[in-house]
Amino acid sequence: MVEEDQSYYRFLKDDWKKLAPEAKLPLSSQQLKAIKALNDRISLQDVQDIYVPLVHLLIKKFRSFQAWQATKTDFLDLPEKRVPFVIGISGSVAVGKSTTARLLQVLLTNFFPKLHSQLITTDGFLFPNAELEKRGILDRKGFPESYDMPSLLDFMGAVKNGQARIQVPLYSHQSYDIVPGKFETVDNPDILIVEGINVLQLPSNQTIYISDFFDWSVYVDADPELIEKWFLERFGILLDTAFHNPEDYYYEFAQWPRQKAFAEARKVWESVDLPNLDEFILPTRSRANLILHKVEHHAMDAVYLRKY
Ligand SMILES: Nc1ncnc2c1ncn2[C@@H]1O[C@H](COP(=O)(O)OP(=O)(O)O)[C@@H](O)[C@H]1O
Ligand SMILES: CC(C)(COP(=O)(O)O)[C@@H](O)C(=O)NCCC(=O)O
Repeated sequence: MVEEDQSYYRFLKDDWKKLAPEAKLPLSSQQLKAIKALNDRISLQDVQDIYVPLVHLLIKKFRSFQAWQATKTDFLDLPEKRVPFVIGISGSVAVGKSTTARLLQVLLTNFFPKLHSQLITTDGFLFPNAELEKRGILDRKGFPESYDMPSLLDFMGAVKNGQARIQVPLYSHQSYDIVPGKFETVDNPDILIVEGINVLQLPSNQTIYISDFFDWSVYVDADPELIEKWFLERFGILLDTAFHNPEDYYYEFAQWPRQKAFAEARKVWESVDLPNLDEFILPTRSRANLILHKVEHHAMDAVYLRKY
């Protein structure tokens, strides 16, 4: 049974999955391959049950957005103009935002190959470590003041105005910093997914939200104790990747006894990422159009859809 409160309908997985029956929308072997290449621990059942209906709902929203753009230019007697449809994805550090964003992009590309979809993360708009250090906020990475918000807002405006070949700085989890001289290029996509912990926040000293540029938003939600577990699992993967590479930020930690390294990571979670979740990220959840709720092993158990 679908429950509701003042703002959201709540669909348990069994109700949500009926919205796009498997028989009508089987995943092709090409799609399965693309998903496994992304992360072979993703549950394909969840992809079928949760993400396939979601992608089809998103496309309906996209089509109505396109129709409105056409109606508007027609009424105003202006030349028709293609405006990118922007989807924001928010949630805690390590909750699975980038995995969700990449999965949505793979599915969008596979179901609707004629649509050009792109993905960026707001990590690229973090100040470089040297600048964070200069400002005395290296230990506040991820907090609102650690992002170059005016640049992010300029970027969003340029996207919506159809600017071609916009360059976005690149952040690397491996080097734990902005990669100097490297950029991603956003080139007038039909659909742009913007993923980051801050996408539903009101930037300080600004009069607009980043989300003013969004046509749809998703918040990925889970119990903070589980998120800490996923944070530590990812830390373990980063250590393994860093083990033989002295250039890597995690190289030094990788040489430590495992227990000591994990104790350090736990400290970072408790002193940085968890307070950021409590103070700045979780309060934005109620602004999302859709909330994906995850439980153990990243399994989705419920979807909350905003009523208005
Ligand atoms: N659906 C999923 N199934 C299995 N593992 C996942 C899933 N989503 C995320 N993960 C894992 O959880 C960790 C955090 O995910 P990530 O997408 O990097 O989070 P975020 O972008 O929110 O920081 C990573 O190790 C990732 O591989
Ligand atoms: C770069 C980030 C702010 C972004 O988080 P993401 O959503 O990409 O996991 C985060 O990974 C981070 O580095 N936080 C600072 C504390 C730490 O976890 O090291």
